[in-house]
Amino acid sequence: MAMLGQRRQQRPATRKRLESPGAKRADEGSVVIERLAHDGRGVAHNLEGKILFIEQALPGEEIEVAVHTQHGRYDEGHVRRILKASDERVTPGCAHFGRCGGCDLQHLAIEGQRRHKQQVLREHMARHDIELPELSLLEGDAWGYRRRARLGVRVGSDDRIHMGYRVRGQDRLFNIEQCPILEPRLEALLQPLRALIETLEAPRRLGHIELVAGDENVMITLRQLRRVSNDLARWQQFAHEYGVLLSVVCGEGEKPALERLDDRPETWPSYRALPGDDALNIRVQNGDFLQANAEVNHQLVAQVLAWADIHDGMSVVDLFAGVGNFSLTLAAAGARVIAYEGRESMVQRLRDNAQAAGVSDDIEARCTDLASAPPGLEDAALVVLDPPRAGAQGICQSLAVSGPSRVLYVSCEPATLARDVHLLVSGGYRLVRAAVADMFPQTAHLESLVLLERQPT
Ligand SMILES: C[S@@+](CC[C@H](N)C(=O)[O-])C[C@H]1O[C@@H](n2cnc3c(N)ncnc32)[C@H](O)[C@@H]1O
Repeated sequence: MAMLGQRRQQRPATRKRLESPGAKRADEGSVVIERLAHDGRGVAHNLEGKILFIEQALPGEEIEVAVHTQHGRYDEGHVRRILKASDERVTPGCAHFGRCGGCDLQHLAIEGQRRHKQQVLREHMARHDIELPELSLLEGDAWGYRRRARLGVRVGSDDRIHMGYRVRGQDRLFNIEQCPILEPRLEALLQPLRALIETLEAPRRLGHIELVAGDENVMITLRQLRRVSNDLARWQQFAHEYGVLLSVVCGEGEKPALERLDDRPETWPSYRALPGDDALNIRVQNGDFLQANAEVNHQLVAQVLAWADIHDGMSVVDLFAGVGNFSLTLAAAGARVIAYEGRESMVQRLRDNAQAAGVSDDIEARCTDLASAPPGLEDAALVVLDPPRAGAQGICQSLAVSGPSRVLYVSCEPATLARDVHLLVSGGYRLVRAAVADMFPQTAHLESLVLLERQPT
């Protein structure tokens, strides 16, 4: 039987002879997992009927649980021993799984992960009495997909270098040796980066490292608290040796200076919005938003384009437009696009990307805070929106009162999506298409998109 995840404070789950009707019990000292919670943990009840959230436990499994945190209404625990394993249990693909704070679902076969994500979207919608049409699934490789990462760097009191991810909800850094969800070009840099940092004169001056993989180029950005010339020279040599673009953000305060350190300062990472379409090449710079998974983003853009059903001259508003991921493709298909984005630097990049793609006459990019709706949305034929996790409540309230005939909503947080769709449905829209995009395999995160049409009154 497998022993999983070492945890502090191991204690068996509290057991009393008070059996609740909901409690499923295999035998003394064990529980049966009933379902997966939205965050990917297994859900069971102890004999008192108290709910247990158990890391790395799968539906149908019989396990011995070790409770590590107790709360008033629920306890949290992990698997001490698997007594009966699910058919869908697989060996995690990473030695750090369960400890680094990144992935939640490596122990579940990829098909099960994707079924779970579809179920999560259905459940969020059901809470608002919204029934989903048949769900399509956008999916790519289960591993080696992640094209951006931020690695923290710390020097321990023993002078050992720690390089890795921040443990979820904590200030602690988990030291990583591997990360198989990273794009192979990025994962291959982990060991050389660590070796380089170990030779630096002042590694304590290094805050974090950002890695971005464009279609042709990889870029490393250093967050350096103070300039250390000898160390920057070592980084330059590293960039040359590994053929990567290199920039450094130096200093503290609100606007630290950005400097390019490689010998190709005009080159930035870029990606094709649709595979094989070299004209729609989207450039990103330091700090720009970039969809994390190139292959799934291709499908996402293609799906947005298919649902948008563009005809020549059709007016589209793209809200939370970033550097033009959707705007460029929609304009290239014949739409006249007004793109809104809150970060001035990204608005400028969107304009530059539109210029390079030959669609600048068809895209008007505006820098606006979208805490509330910009004017004129009702005049568009279609509004596309892709907000951050908090969703777009204010905008959906306005759309519900006077919106265009169609709204296409891309979301990275199903709870706020369901809340906002409820507003739209209450205002007279009908949900006609829905899809889940598995943008982050091995994690519980899901991206989804829905198309709504205004019902005739
Ligand atoms: C999920 S990203 C989507 C970007 C783009 N659609 C894409 O696919 O690459 C959300 C975008 O919304 C922008 N954003 C976040 N809050 C905003 C606000 N209050 N007003 C305007 N833009 C905002 C972010 O800068 C980011 O570019």
